[in-house]
Amino acid sequence: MISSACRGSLKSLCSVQLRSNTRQHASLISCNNSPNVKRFSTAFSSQTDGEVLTVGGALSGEEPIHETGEWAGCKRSFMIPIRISVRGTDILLDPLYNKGTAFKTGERDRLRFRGMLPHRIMNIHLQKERFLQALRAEDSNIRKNVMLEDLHDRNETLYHRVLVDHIEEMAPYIYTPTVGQACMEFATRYRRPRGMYFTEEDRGHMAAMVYNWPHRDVHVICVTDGSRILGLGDLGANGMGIPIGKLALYCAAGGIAPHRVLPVVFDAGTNNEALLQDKYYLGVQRKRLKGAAYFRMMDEFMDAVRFRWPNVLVQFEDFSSEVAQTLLDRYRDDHLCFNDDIQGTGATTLAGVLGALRAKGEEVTSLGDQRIVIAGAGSAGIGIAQVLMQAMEEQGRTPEEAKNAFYILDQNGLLGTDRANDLNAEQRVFVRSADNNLSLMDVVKKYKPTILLGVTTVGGLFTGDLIREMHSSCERPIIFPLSNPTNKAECTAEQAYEWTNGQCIFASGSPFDTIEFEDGRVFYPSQCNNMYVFPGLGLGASVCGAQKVTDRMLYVAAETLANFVSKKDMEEGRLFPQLTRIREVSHRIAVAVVEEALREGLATKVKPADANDLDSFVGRKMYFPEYVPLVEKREISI
Ligand SMILES: NC(=O)c1ccc[n+]([C@@H]2O[C@H](COP(=O)([O-])OP(=O)(O)OC[C@H]3O[C@@H](n4cnc5c(N)ncnc54)[C@H](O)[C@@H]3O)[C@@H](O)[C@H]2O)c1
Ligand SMILES: O=C(O)C[C@H](O)C(=O)O
Ligand SMILES: [Mg+2]
Repeated sequence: MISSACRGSLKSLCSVQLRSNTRQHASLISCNNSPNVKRFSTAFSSQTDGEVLTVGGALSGEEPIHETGEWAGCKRSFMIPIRISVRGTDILLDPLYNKGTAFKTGERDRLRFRGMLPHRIMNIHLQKERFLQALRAEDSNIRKNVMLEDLHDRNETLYHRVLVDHIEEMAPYIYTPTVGQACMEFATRYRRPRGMYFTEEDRGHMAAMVYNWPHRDVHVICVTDGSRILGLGDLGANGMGIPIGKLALYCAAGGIAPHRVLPVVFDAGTNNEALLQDKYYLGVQRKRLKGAAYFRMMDEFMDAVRFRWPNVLVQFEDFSSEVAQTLLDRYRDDHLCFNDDIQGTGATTLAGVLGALRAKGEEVTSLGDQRIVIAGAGSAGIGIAQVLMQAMEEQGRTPEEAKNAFYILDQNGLLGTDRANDLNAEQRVFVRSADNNLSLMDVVKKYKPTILLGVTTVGGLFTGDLIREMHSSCERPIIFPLSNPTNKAECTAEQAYEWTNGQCIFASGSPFDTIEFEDGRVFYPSQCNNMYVFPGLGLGASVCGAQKVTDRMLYVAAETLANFVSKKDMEEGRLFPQLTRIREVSHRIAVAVVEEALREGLATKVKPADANDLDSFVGRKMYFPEYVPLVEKREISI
C-alpha cells in the first residue's frame, strides 16, 4: 500500500494532464482534494498483493489511459502501477496480471516477455469486442458459461470488464439459471482450480492451509457445503459454481477487487446417492457429517479464516435449512458473516414487495394490511417472513399484528400450532392457531391473499387454477415465484400474466424475457434475486470494517434498494432497478450499511473525515476492471 508521504510526493510528480481519450476509470490516487470529482474508483493497483510503485516517473513509455468525463477538472491524477513478484512469461499465465495482447511494447520489454506475443497491440475494448463476437455466436448457454469461465481463468480484468459493461446480458450465464447446470456438470467440466476446499481430513490443519491461498488481503469469502444448491438439492462439492458466481458478482456489481474474494466449498460429504456412486464425482464420497462433528469442523474453518484475515466477511450460501439458521446463530455475534439465502433474500424481497405496493398505487405502510402467503418454510421463506415482519414493526405495527399478516406453508401445508413441536424456533413464530396443514389452494380460497411468494423448489406449483382463484378476490395480485433455477420457478412470467389477464405484479428469482400480449401490451418481468443486495451489503460491511452484520443493516439495504427504483421503472412495471445500474445500487446500499454500522458503533475503519463524505469513501474503494501498468518488484533506490 502506498504511504501518505509517497502520496504527497506522487501528487506533485503527477501534476501533468495525462493523455486521455478512452471511457474508463483508471487507477488513481490523487483527486482526493479535487472538489470537482464526485466519485472515483480504485482500480486494481492500490489493492493488490503486488505493491504500488512509489515513483510515478518510472512509467516512461507507458500511456496511462483514463478519461476526462467523470474526472473532469481533476488535473492531478495518476495511474498507479503495481509491483509484482511474478516474472517473465509467468505473468502471461497469471489471470490477475495477464492482459494478453494488450501488453504494450514498453511493458513487454520491461517485464521480459518481448517476442512471446504477436506483434499487434490490442486495447481492452477491442479485446472485449472480439470476445463478445465469439460469445454471441454461441447458442448454448452452458457453452457461454464455459467461455466466460475460461476467460476468467486467463484474464480476470477482461472477464470483469465484460461483466461490468454487459451485466444484464452476462448475469444469466455466470449466475442463475446457467450456474445451476454448471454445478451439475462441475465434475465432468473441471479444468483448473479456483477457490479452496476444506474436508474433515483437514481437521487440525485449516489454520495452516489458509496460508496456501496466494492473496494476503481477502475481504469476502463465499462458502457453501453444497447441501441445497439453488432448487437442485444436494450437489456436494459440485456446488463450487455457486460461490464462484456469487463472488464474480461481488467484483463486477459490488466493486470488490478479484484478488480479495475467495470461493470455498466446505466439503462435509454428500447425501446425494447418484454422486456417492458417480466415478467422476470430485468431492468427499461419503455421507454427510452430522451434528457435533459437522459443527466442530465449521468452527475450525471459521476460526482459521479469521486468523489469517481478521476482518473477512463470510457469506453462507446454499446450506440446507437443517443447518443454515443454526450456523448463522452460532457465528453472527462474533464473526462478520451473514446468510444470503435467509437475510439477503429477505431484504431483496422486502424491496420488491414495497415496489409492488407502490406500483399498485398503495402506500408502502400498507404492508401490515396485506395477506401474505409464503409457500416454502425453509431458509428463504422464513428469512423473507422475518424481514417483512421487521419492516412492519418499523412501520409501527405490534409484533402480534405483524405476525397475523402471514400464512406460511411447507410441503405438509399451513404451519399450524398442532405441529409446532415438529417445527424449528423460527418457523414456530409464524404458526397459525387454526387450519393446521391446510393445502395451498385452500389457504388461497379461505384467506384471499394479496401477496403470494414461492420458495419451495417445486417448479409449476402455482397452477392456473390457483392463480385464477387468487385473482378472483384480488384485482392486482402480487406474485413472486422465487425458486431457482428457471425450471424450479413456481410459475413462469407468461403464465402469471396470462392467468391474471396481465393484472398481476410479478417478479421471479431467475430472469424471464419481456412478454408481449397479442393485444399489444408489453410486460417486463422483474427479477427478485438476492444479487441486488449481497454485493452492496458485503461492500459496505467490508469497507467500514463492521464487526458484525445486523438485522438493521439488512433493513436499510432493503430500504435503499426500494428507493432506488425510478418512476420510469415503475411505469414499466419494474420493481427493481435495471441490472445495468447494479454498481450504483451496490454503492448506495454500501453507503447505507456504513451509515448504519456507524450508528450502531460497529464500524472500525471509518475515519472522522471519511464519515463526512461516505459517498466518496465507498466510491473510492470500488474496484473497476482496467489494465494497470505492471513493474517487477525489486529493490530500487531513488
Ligand atoms: N430469488 C432469490 O433470491 C432466492 C433466494 C434464496 C432462495 N431462493 C430459492 O428458493 C428455493 C428455496 O430455498 P430454501 O433455501 O428456502 O430451500 P429449503 O429447502 O430450505 O426450503 C424449501 C421449503 O419448501 C417447502 N416445500 C416443498 N414442497 C412444497 C410444497 N409443495 N408446498 C409448500 N411448501 C413446499 C419445504 O417443506 C421447505 O420448507 C430454492 O429454489 C432457491 O433457489 C431464491
Ligand atoms: O443463487 C441465486 O440465484 C439466488 C439464491 O441465492 C438461491 O439460492 O437461489
Ligand atoms: Mg443461494
